[in-house]
Amino acid sequence: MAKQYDVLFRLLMLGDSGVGKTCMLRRFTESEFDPSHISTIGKPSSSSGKVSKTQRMEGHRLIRNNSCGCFRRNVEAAAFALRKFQKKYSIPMYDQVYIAGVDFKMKTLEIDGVKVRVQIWDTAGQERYQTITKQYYRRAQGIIFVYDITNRSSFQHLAKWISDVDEYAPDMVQKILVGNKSDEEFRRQVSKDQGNKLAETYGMEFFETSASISTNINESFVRVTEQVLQAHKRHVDNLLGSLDDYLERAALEAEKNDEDAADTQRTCAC
Ligand SMILES: Nc1nc2c(ncn2[C@@H]2O[C@H](COP(=O)(O)OP(=O)(O)OP(=O)(O)O)[C@@H](O)[C@H]2O)c(=O)[nH]1
Repeated sequence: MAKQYDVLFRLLMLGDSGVGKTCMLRRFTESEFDPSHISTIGKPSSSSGKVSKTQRMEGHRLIRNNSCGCFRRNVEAAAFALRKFQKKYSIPMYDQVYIAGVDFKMKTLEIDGVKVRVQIWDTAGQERYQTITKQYYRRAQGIIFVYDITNRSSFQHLAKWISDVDEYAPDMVQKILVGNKSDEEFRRQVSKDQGNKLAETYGMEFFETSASISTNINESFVRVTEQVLQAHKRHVDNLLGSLDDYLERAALEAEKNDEDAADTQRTCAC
């Protein structure tokens, strides 16, 4: 059977709660925008969604199901486990993010004749999930920082998001800046010029997007993927032959580091 893609990259979406990360991802991967669906479930802070307490507890158990009962450090494995849980209870993606702190979606793009599979990780912007989501930074090859143009504080908080990434993510990670909700011009609190200047300060490309009316969504995801491809091309001689191996080795290395860290930090008796 023909290979369905040549390389796999991991992208990560970061930004305050409510800036529109989940909506951007759904728009990009499913061409959908469903505000009613999201508001039905409610923002995570209220936990007033469709997930019952028992179901939520089961979600937590899945994250904690290491044989010794220690908190599972491997966010990726936890998210895979949660997918099964989501199916069982027909839980919408948004609540799954609420339970796990992260979720992902996949899409395949063709860039310069290379079939690139992108695994895009959508993180919960709430502070209480940041211990979980930070663990994922170092596995990302590309990061999309998102703020909401109608919410000045989401723009001001970018400095913190960016400095966290500088601390935890690999040096080669590619970054772009996105100001979402550009359809809400009348509620704008951050000018396009301010967005541009901040992006320039941190050496990033900048897009204003709207998940609602689908402005620049494709463009921003494709652009960061192009940058990742470009960055990795420079370091790998034979792209199609060895890039997969290179990324696989990097993933294995990261996994090993995770296990080492888990061993040293374990406090239980197992
Ligand atoms: N007008 C407008 N509203 C949007 C847009 N994108 C998202 N929203 C709305 O913003 C709210 C939050 O969107 P989410 O996608 O849940 O935000 P998030 O960044 O994933 O939030 P967390 O998961 O809490 O981190 C929802 O009510 C969306 O309907 C957009 O482009 N335009």
